[in-house]
Amino acid sequence: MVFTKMHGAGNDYVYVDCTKEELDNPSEVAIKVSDRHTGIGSDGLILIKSSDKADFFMEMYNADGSQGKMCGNGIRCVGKYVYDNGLTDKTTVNIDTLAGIKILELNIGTDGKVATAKVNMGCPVLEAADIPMDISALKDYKAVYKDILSNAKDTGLSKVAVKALSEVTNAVVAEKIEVNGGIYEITGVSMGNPHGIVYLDKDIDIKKFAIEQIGPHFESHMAFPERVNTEFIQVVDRKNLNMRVWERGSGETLACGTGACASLVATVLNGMCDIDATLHLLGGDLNISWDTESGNVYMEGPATTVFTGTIEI
Ligand SMILES: N[C@@H](CCC[C@H](N)C(=O)O)C(=O)O
Repeated sequence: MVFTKMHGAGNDYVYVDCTKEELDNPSEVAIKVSDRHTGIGSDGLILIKSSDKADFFMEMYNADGSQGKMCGNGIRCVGKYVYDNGLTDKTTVNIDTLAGIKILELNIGTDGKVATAKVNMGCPVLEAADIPMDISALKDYKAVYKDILSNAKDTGLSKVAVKALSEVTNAVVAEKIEVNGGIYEITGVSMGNPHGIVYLDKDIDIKKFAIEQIGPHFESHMAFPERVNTEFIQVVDRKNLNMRVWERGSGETLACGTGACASLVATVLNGMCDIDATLHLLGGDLNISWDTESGNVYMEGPATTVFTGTIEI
């Protein structure tokens, strides 16, 4: 199998061009290539396919072989792959995923290759209790919605945001759950895949946070029958958030694009940051902004090719 290893802010996947040939057993291949001792070493596998509905289709698998519906860091790398390898000459590319079509704006570097990409990640869905709430439904309550966000921006009134959202949707923004004997406030946001956002104290050293001990307990918690990606967020100020992430199916990764978007949304709704902020992850920075008119979340960040090769599968 011919492959290219790429990463977006340190979130690394093995990419395979399947526009001409199918790959059998992608789940098994994902497990094999992801192994950091006996394989290529990655957080999973991403297949680039042709599409009838968009320019390309992205299919992603976690390191344990499970399938994810969306991958924010992965989709930027797919944009880089298709442009750098001449599969398209467009710098605005539509890529279909199991979570719908995403539009990418590719930024070309001085070497003529894609350096960064900005992606319209679509509208978040708030998953509170058992009531999934599509943010776009709030368009019907546009005045309230605008008010919530301007209040959150100007005064950081999280209670106002929570109360107003509760009134229009019966949803709760943050919920208390017990995880491995501790009580955590978790905000559920879906960006096509499920995320639970938890806040850490300002004064801890986030790099020393023992994510490998608590992460698996969130991932397999009974509140999340399909498992969950968990983001641990430290609010630095209204424009800067530190983040560590435990991904379902891959464990700790150096970055998670959908997770960064979900975290920005959760932190705005909890009244603790502006609608545009930089997420600082172990593998680099992602700039996230939430367009309050359309409800769409935008993510901008790097895409890097590491090496290409062949492997027997
Ligand atoms: N790293 C990704 C998300 C990958 C999928 C996730 N683990 C899931 O199963 O939902 C990103 O950058 O968004």
